[in-house]
Amino acid sequence: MKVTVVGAGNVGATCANVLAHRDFLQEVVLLDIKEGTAEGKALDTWQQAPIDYYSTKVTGVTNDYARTANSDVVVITSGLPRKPGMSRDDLISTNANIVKSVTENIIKHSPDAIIIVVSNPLDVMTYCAFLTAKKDSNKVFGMAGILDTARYRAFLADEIGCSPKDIQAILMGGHGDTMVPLPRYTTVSGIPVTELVAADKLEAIIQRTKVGGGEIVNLLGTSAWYAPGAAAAQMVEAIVKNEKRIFPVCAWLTGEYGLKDIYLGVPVVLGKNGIEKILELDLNNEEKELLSTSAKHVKEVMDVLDKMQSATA
Ligand SMILES: NC(=O)C1=CN([C@@H]2O[C@H](COP(=O)(O)OP(=O)(O)OC[C@H]3O[C@@H](n4cnc5c(N)ncnc54)[C@H](O)[C@@H]3O)[C@@H](O)[C@H]2O)C=CC1
Ligand SMILES: O=C([O-])CC(=O)C(=O)O
Repeated sequence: MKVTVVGAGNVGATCANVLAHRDFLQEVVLLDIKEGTAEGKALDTWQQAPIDYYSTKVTGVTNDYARTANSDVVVITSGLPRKPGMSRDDLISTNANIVKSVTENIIKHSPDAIIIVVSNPLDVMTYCAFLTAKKDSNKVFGMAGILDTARYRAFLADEIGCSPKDIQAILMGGHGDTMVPLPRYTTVSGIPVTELVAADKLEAIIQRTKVGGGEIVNLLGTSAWYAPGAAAAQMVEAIVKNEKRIFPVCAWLTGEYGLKDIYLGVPVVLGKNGIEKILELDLNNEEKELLSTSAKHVKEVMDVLDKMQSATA
């Protein structure tokens, strides 16, 4: 299986580095538009191999899509990250142009690839790639839910004083401040989280999770990359190894949860065909309301993209 990561910035280079460490691929192609960046980071990752014991080779290229030909999975991380004071949605015009042109190039050389979008605003950039790629929606989806759920699980582990490994959770909705963590579907080694964390503390953790990306942007002046890069790599692994893992993924909905023609985070089964199934949870009224608010927000930004694209058509 061949995997390409487009964008050798913080998230893309981390994703390629994590993939190399997992050691289940022969080669990963890392592509960037900036001369030398992908080559340099690929070389650095290869020089780490004798220390960390892996054989996966990361090859860096500058805008040479011929080298990505026949990729099975492509991760798109190219695009601007936000700075303090910005929302993810503020990135739409710059990143839509980048995601569109990258997707066109990818499809030209790897028509059958499964595409995982990471660039922000995530739900809308995934929609942009879908419109451009003209592929089945089970093969075009976005990474956000694994990251957002990981933040939620990490905060809970701190509060409980336990290993983050033992927190299982699911989170739905758009990758923005309207995302929907689901305490009713959160357990700690099988124990309902509500038995271990007081209601006010749980609510504070949910609120912190929703703005978890912004917390890091304010600390660093740019957005996160270690957890995002690893989350994208985890999706690649589930696909390449046909693991049938259940993850929250930004998926195209065609009536699930009463929503249609929208990209939104929902639990799915990930395997060799990409999204093999969307799981429909039996949400209560409050959860449905939160999901519908999140969907409304995503739809508004999707409409902005539609208008941008019809203006340039
Ligand atoms: N979905 C999620 O959960 C997350 C999404 N992100 C998003 O991922 C994107 C990347 O973030 P970072 O890696 O931190 O940014 P970065 O600035 O470190 O890297 C972006 C890279 O994209 C490259 N690039 C720009 N235009 C390109 C093109 N046309 N073709 C190929 N490469 C191109 C740049 O040269 C740069 O190296 C941002 O949009 C950010 O908001 C970041 C974290 C989490
Ligand atoms: O916050 C950002 O801009 C980057 C991102 O999506 C995240 O880290 O969740």
